[in-house]
Amino acid sequence: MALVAGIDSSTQSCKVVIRDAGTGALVRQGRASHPDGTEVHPDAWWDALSEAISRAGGLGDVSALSVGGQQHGMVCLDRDGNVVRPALLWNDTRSAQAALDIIREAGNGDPELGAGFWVSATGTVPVASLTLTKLRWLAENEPENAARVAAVCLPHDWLSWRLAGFGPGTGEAGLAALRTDRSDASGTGYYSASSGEYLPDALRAALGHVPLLPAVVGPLEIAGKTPEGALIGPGAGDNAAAALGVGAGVGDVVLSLGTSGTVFAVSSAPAADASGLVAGFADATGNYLPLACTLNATRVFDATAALLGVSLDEFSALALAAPLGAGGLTLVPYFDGERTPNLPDATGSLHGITRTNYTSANLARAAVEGVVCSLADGLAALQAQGVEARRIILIGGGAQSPAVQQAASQLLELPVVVPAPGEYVADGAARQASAVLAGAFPDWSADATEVTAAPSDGSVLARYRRHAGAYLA
Ligand SMILES: Nc1ncnc2c1ncn2[C@@H]1O[C@H](COP(=O)(O)OP(=O)(O)O)[C@@H](O)[C@H]1O
Ligand SMILES: O=C(CO)[C@@H](O)[C@H](O)COP(=O)(O)O
Repeated sequence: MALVAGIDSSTQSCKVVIRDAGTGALVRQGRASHPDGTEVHPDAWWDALSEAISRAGGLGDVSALSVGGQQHGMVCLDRDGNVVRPALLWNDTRSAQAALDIIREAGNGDPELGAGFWVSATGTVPVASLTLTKLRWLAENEPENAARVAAVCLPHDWLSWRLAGFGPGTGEAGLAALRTDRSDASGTGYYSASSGEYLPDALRAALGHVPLLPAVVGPLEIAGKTPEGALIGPGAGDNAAAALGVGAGVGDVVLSLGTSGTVFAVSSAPAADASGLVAGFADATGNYLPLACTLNATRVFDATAALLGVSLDEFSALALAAPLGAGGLTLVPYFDGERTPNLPDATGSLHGITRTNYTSANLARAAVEGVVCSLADGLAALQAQGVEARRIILIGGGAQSPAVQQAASQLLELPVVVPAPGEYVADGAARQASAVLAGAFPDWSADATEVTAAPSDGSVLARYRRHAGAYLA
């Protein structure tokens, strides 16, 4: 029995699953936490990966592995392979002004023309999350660090590279061994999802020079080998890996609730949304992955549960005890600023408070509804791009909450399916590892339950849109 490993290095933690390469049966697994913050030294990911691997019983008997990772994080290496500074993560908003400047400059001062330029050049209008804007921030604010950058890669690229035995001190030959895949490259802002080429001019304008970039390997290509001889797959951005993990097909829209809220679908055509709501990413199979991403999902639940002094299970039970519409409370969940819509400096707000509706249950319910409604807008933006939505596949840590499951079914007004509890990003990476071993994607099945539909009421989403819309006005 050949074994494969799938790794998910996400914002909050690192998860490792070890599966039978043929049947997909779960053999063992492990996880370890990441530090908090929007700026993290990659060594912390390596430490967490090492701990998660050891908790999963090691990789000694594994024939192939792949890494899925949080997208966009800026990992800068000097010419010896040392990390130049802690990585700025996807949810770090300090490069918001750089994003605006990059758009305006491309349009000769006109932001609409600039957005059009970027959508046709890369598939995505730059926002603070993208690696390109972080590089510009670096050049403007830390020019000495910028000058030392010999190579730029993403979290999953860097971890695959370390697993292949490269790292500090491996020099320029080491840098030349960096690899990435199309899905993660498409989130950088300096790669065209449709042509499959990097944009050196964009990099030169942002960073001041063109650093070495990881070679982009195909969906079934080998990106390297561990010193013990296990094959390393191309890896993927975490959302593309999740699409693989749940086996998303035509008509499926995946809704993932982790630190980020994402809504995405596999599509045979690239997206081109000049409004910036939908990012035109690539997937991990050679297709595309139109995606909308918010900065505020399960941490809104964490913060509200902490405020109420309850566990996450109690928080969910409280939210279920309140009526649909939370007695008139509306929570706009922009606690950490927001990316979709692009409001990096926004803060959250609570509306409609009366003496009677101001209860713990309504507050918990309003938090759940606010997060789901913010993603309903992402779903609508995907549909406006021609994505067919027949059902929602709900995943991520937040999918475990029965209140979230119910609210998704009520507010999105589509059938909602919840796969059996699992790590679907890591599973997608394991599936990719199996594909690299066998030369084709395996046909692994996963159990899923459809959420029982509860009465819905369009006025809840309409009320949310009034309050959230006021931010844009
Ligand atoms: N029962 C639950 N109810 C609500 N949220 C939950 C529950 N269990 C886990 N979570 C949420 O899952 C989140 C972590 O999800 P995960 O998908 O691993 O995040 P990330 O991929 O961003 O690291 C935590 O913030 C936590 O709030
Ligand atoms: O920025 C995006 C997608 O564009 C995020 O989805 C990150 O990829 C982080 O994901 P999680 O760690 O929250 O799952």
